[in-house]
Amino acid sequence: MRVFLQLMWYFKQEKWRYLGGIVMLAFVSLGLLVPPKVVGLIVDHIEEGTITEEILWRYAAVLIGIAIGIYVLRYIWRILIFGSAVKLAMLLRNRLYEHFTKKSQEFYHKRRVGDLMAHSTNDLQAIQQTAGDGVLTLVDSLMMGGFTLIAMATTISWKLTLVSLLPLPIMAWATNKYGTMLHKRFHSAQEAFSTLNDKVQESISGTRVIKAFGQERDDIDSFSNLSKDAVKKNMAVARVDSLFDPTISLIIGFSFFLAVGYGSILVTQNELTIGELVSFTSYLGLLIWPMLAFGWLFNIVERGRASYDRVESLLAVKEEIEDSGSIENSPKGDISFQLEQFSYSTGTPVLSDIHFTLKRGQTLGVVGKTGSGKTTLCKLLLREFQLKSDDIIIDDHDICEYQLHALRNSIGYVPQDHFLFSATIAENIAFSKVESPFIEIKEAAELASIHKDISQFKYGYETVVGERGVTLSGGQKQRISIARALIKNPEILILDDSLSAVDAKTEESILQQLKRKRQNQTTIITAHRLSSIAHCDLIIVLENGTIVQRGTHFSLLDEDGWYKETYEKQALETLISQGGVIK
Ligand SMILES: Nc1ncnc2c1ncn2[C@@H]1O[C@H](COP(=O)(O)OP(=O)(O)OP(=O)(O)O)[C@@H](O)[C@H]1O
Repeated sequence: MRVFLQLMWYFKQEKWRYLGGIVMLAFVSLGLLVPPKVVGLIVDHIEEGTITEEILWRYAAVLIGIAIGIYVLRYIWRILIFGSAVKLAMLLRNRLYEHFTKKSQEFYHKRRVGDLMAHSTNDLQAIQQTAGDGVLTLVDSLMMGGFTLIAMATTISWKLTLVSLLPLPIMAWATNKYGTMLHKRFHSAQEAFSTLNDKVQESISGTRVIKAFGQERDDIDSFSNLSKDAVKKNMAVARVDSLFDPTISLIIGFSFFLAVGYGSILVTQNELTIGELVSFTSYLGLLIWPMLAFGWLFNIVERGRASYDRVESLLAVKEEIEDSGSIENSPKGDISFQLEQFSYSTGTPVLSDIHFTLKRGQTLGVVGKTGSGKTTLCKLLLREFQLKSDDIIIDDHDICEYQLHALRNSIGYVPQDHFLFSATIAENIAFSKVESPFIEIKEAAELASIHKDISQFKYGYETVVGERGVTLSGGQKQRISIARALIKNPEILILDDSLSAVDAKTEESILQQLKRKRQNQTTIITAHRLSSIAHCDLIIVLENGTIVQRGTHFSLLDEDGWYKETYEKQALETLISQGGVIK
């Protein structure tokens, strides 16, 4: 029952709705006590030969009145209690979603998407059930059960009541035991559902790779294994679940046996009328629901507790990035990197001894072997990871002094693994400036050299991009991502290997336009192809996370090292691809 305490904050928040619902439930429970009593009275009238048409109509009117009253009250409590439960699920869903949007990349590297989705669906459903059906079964089983017992003991016979309840402790023991078993099993069933969810999500996202490698059979087999595992764990839940009803029915049957047996003795001893015995057994019938509800209650709350614990532990994950900066104004582009060392959570240093300054309006080129730390350097500027103070200074202020929103507002980032939303091309480009007029969208597309391609599509800028942009070529997606960053006209533009999928001519055209347009703004370009960064004011060459060479294109060509070697190699490759002959 701990989950009710855990949810107390919400019950307090919605106290009037819950109290209203509980009061209605109480009236329904009281109303339900009337028919058995009326039936008993009618039986006694029949037995005594005093029944008249008028008496019959009077009782019928009472029963009809009670039925209508119960109908209305049931309708209202359902809206009050179940409505509040739906609201709780919505509240937690929004809270989770907000939590997800604030989480850093590190969080998403550690968590599986399917698991997060399971939290937002299955777990919330179980919590909603606790706040709805759980409250109903708790209140109803206590009130309905309590009122019925009081009616049995006070209006009929306390002795018969006590005897009939003898089997109840067995029920309490059994439901408690089943509840504990259920909690563990349900936890593991939810985990299995998360894993299954994750598998579906990953397989659908990676369907092209699966097909390209002919791995459909293996994929189906691995899904089927996970599915079997989920079924196995849910069956384990169902096995305990299925014990509740038969156990309770058995105990109720035993109670009936005792009631009828001992009740008959009392009738023969004239301590009870036949009508009272009929009323008593009807009351016992009314106890079936509270007892079953009590069993279900364990079931519901154990599921709710397991799910609430899972959601709570997720919500308790602290922000890795402190957003405690006070500067609200977005910075301009004077950047000074004074980074001694940076490592991911794995602990191995990924960047060391990175020192350089960049004046507003300058362009920085970052090159180096794959895995040398280029993307990490860009991500640090976006504060995707926690930094030490004075690691990066922008406009004379430590990067951490800026509010995250203000900092990121200054930056236009085109990541290596570009992502397009399932929306039109225009909406994708105007993502960060939703209200942009068409002329600005077109201008950004022209700057990114994608306008011509878009114009050739049947629906132009209104072409809907499939999920993850599957209907576009890699180069087109890349250029739409560039246009999306450019429409912001950001103070700092970061192109992280963002020209890799365009041909040399398009690359040249984009770079020329950027040079012309961004004379007073800072640009950082990371690349494998040196032609992308040859025009930069400063080029740094990274190797194993440290700067091994720095200078301009021409100064670097004058010294022996990775830059000169790579440049010559790439020049040769270009020559060969253009049909040149090596002698
Ligand atoms: N989230 C992460 N957690 C742990 N290690 C990471 C993470 N991201 C990158 N790394 C490691 O950091 C190092 C630098 O990676 P990074 O992506 O910055 O290199 P890069 O120069 O951009 O590579 P590429 O040219 O292939 O894009 C690599 O060894 C990589 O394995």
